[in-house]
Amino acid sequence: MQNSVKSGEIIELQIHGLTHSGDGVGRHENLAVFVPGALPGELVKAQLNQVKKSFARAELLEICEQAPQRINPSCQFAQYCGGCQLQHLDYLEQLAHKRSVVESALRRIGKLEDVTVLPTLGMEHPWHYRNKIHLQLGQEGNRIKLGFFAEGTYELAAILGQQVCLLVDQQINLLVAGLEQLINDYDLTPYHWSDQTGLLRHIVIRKGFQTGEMMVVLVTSGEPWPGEREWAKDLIKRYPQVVSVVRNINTSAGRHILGKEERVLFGRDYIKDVLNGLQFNISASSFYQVNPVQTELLYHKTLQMAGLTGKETVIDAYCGIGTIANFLAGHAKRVVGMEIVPAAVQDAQENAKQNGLRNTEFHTGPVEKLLPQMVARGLKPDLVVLDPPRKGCAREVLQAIEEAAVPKVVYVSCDPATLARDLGILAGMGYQTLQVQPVDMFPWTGHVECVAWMSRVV
Ligand SMILES: C[S@@+](CC[C@H](N)C(=O)[O-])C[C@H]1O[C@@H](n2cnc3c(N)ncnc32)[C@H](O)[C@@H]1O
Repeated sequence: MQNSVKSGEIIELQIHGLTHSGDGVGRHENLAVFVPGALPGELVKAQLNQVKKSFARAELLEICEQAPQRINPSCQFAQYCGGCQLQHLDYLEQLAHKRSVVESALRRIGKLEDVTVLPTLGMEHPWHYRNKIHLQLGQEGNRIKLGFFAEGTYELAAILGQQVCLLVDQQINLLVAGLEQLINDYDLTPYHWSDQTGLLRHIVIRKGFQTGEMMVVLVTSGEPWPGEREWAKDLIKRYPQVVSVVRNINTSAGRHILGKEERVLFGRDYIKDVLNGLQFNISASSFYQVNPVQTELLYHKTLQMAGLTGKETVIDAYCGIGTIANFLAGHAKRVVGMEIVPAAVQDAQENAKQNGLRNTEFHTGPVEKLLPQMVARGLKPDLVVLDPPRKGCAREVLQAIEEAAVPKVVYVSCDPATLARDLGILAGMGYQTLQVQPVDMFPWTGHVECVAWMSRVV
């Protein structure tokens, strides 16, 4: 059906739903209309800014009738910076919303009707939980500023320094202000995305929550920087909690953050942290969960669902620096980790050593190659733990699980849609999903982490 709705039109809309990314949804004529910032139960005035065949997007102009679950965002940048999609929604309502996002993905995408999805595990203090910040650079007059770009642009929507990010650890926030000063003191040039000139592309700061150790990664273009080591030395002199300054060189024109070349400018090439009583080294290019409080909870749930007796052979697929492998190794006979980033595998090996574990081994490569190879050579795991990136597991990984008739699978996921897809595929291979536990790793954002437990029934 042709619709008469035009971009630019102002409409009144009853909001009846909330998408996984936090946009309110209403119906206008034959279109689903997505309105960022609107909540279910609200009557709003909105201006259509994109009209497609079956849906439209609109900008919220006015809330005519307000939902009782609406709260005032605590952050002045909430509307612009794109980092928090749910700061206008009461925290307990967010937890309920995330549970329903998971339930709906399981039903719609996985075609799984009767799976128990437990209430989302929330945080007691859901602020300043992040151990990592990824900063972009902009200019105000002659002064370089650090902050976050508005989504899809190269313009700073949130400027940090005077203001702090409410999701990030407070010491990281303090360091951001100090870094801005040091960058200006040394007249470093920001990278200009339009003509690809200039030096500094991004800055990543990481902190070990238990140790307080900090790492600063300067992602730069390939431009020469003769004073790089003096700059790093000065940074560590001003901020002794920074134990590692790394320069990563990214010469690509694309938006991805890290390049391939990396060198330590000062200190170590890793920081240390402690999770669930175990010690971990974390290198600049290794993955590490961003919310340590909720990560401990997530790993406890993983262990609980794993139900280990000490006799099992366990695969930790997509193992990163071996956090799950190290945690499960004390409860299993043997744990085999697989990971594609070589630095993370080195961290994982070192981490097992420093935790006194002798029953772990780690392999570098894509799980979709390594797991089928090991199964073809006769490996018979009792449990496979999957913790893939957002895109989920390659088909070959799930086929290898079926091939080896693995009795139990625990799936950790940061994307309910790909989790639902993969659980649906595993259901077709004879795996019943027994329980899904959402964990609120990313309060005030639309994201949710889950851990699910499957058992082979055929
Ligand atoms: C969500 S992280 C999980 C890491 C770890 N389990 C943890 O909790 O910290 C996913 C990991 O998979 C790795 N990875 C991505 N694609 C991969 C692939 N095809 N094969 C192996 N590892 C991969 C990433 O480098 C990252 O370390």
